[in-house]
Amino acid sequence: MSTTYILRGVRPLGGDPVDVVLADGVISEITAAGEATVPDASHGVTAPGEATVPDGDVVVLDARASDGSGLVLLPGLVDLHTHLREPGREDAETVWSGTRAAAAGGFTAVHAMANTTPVADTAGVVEQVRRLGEEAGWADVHPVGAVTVGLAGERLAELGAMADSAARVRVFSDDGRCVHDPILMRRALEYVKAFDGVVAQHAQEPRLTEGAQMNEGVVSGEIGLTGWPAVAEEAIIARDVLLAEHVGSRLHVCHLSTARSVEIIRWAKSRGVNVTAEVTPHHLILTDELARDYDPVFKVNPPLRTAEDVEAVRQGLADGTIDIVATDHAPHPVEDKDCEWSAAAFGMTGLETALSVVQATMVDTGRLTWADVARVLSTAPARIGRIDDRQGRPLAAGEPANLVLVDPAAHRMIDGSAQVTASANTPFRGMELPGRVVATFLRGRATVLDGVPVDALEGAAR
Ligand SMILES: NC(=O)N[C@@H](CC(=O)O)C(=O)O
Ligand SMILES: [Zn+2]
Ligand SMILES: [Zn+2]
Repeated sequence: MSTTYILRGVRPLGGDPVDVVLADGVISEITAAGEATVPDASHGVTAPGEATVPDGDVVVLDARASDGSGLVLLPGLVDLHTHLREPGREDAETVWSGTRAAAAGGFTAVHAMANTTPVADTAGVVEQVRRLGEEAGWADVHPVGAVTVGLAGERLAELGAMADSAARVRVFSDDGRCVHDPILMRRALEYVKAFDGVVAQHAQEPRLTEGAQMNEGVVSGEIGLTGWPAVAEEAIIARDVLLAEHVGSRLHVCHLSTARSVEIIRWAKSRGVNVTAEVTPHHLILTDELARDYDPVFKVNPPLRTAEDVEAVRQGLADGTIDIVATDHAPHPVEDKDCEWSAAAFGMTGLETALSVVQATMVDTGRLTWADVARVLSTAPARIGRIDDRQGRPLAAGEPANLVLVDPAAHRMIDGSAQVTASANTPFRGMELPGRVVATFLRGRATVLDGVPVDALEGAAR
């Protein structure tokens, strides 16, 4: 029999306190605070900071935040853009370690990007990744299929076979590379319509970014690194929204990072183009000023931009122009990051800090409510990935218990080596961020309790 959890005095989407009962994989009951009936005498009670491993059939979680108010209950977070690195780069991350980090960050589903070795461009590879996710059990893994064979940008991959496979792929992307040939991009957009898929574009005009190391601007000029102009991103986004309009298909723009990119998406949406866009946590908070010390932990694709761009993406997320926050969690082994800037790999980890960065930049500044956070980090990405029959569901009785409990009053110092991910390239190390994931539930089973993955709690029953 599975453990029943009673969450006492939690605040759904930050609203008024209620009791929520999780049983048999679903939210079985939501009652007024203090009124949930404990169905069995054998239960343990835990207060925040006093994790006890579930030993009875019923566990009561006293869901007080560190300031005494109720913990915020959100639908389990859904990441549309995660690099899990398996197969091929298990030294950086595996499906197991990456989804465990995802659970620690409050995620119950991730979309695993296709730039693995081999590339996820066949039904065989996407089915393998899906199976590894199922075996790990930390979060649902939805493989992204490559748009072109080997990400080479020359021939379309077997999009239909991946869509029809057991992995039911709906998101296709050459992420890491741009689908820059317009005829291939057009064909991909046309092809995915047959199964309601979406092409997620890494918008980077390759000719404008040859040898580029960081954002092109004042800082790149001063420190002498080859610049990466904003227009290299904007030109591809502009082209792609026109193509998506022309063929009447669904386009998703990955990790949008410039003020004018936001303008283009705003314009496209006003025309009724079927386009969605994501911003990463790091582009919501960090700027290219951080490159001055040549620390490659800040080297990322697209590059960190200017303070004006940061303000524009925050505004775009607040007004709904940008649909979602996606982590672009990009783990790299130490040797690929602990080297000189120009030799270092692009990318930073993000699963365990995403919610805190969104709280710091958007909630604590009054620009988004917790209900908005549920939309941009759960409901909307689940909808774009077409997994909204299982994830990003309303907080209501009968719904699958994919949930995260957050303590917004907590503060924590980010320590690179104390992260759950197998890689240490967090740009937030040494920074204090608000908010802490207290517990994550995947179909009613706790994957995280008291902020710790459940297998790390002594004697944990999985
Ligand atoms: N974001 C990055 O800087 N790197 C990503 C690729 C990508 O998302 O473009 C990676 O796979 O490492
Ligand atoms: Zn990318
Ligand atoms: Zn990526």
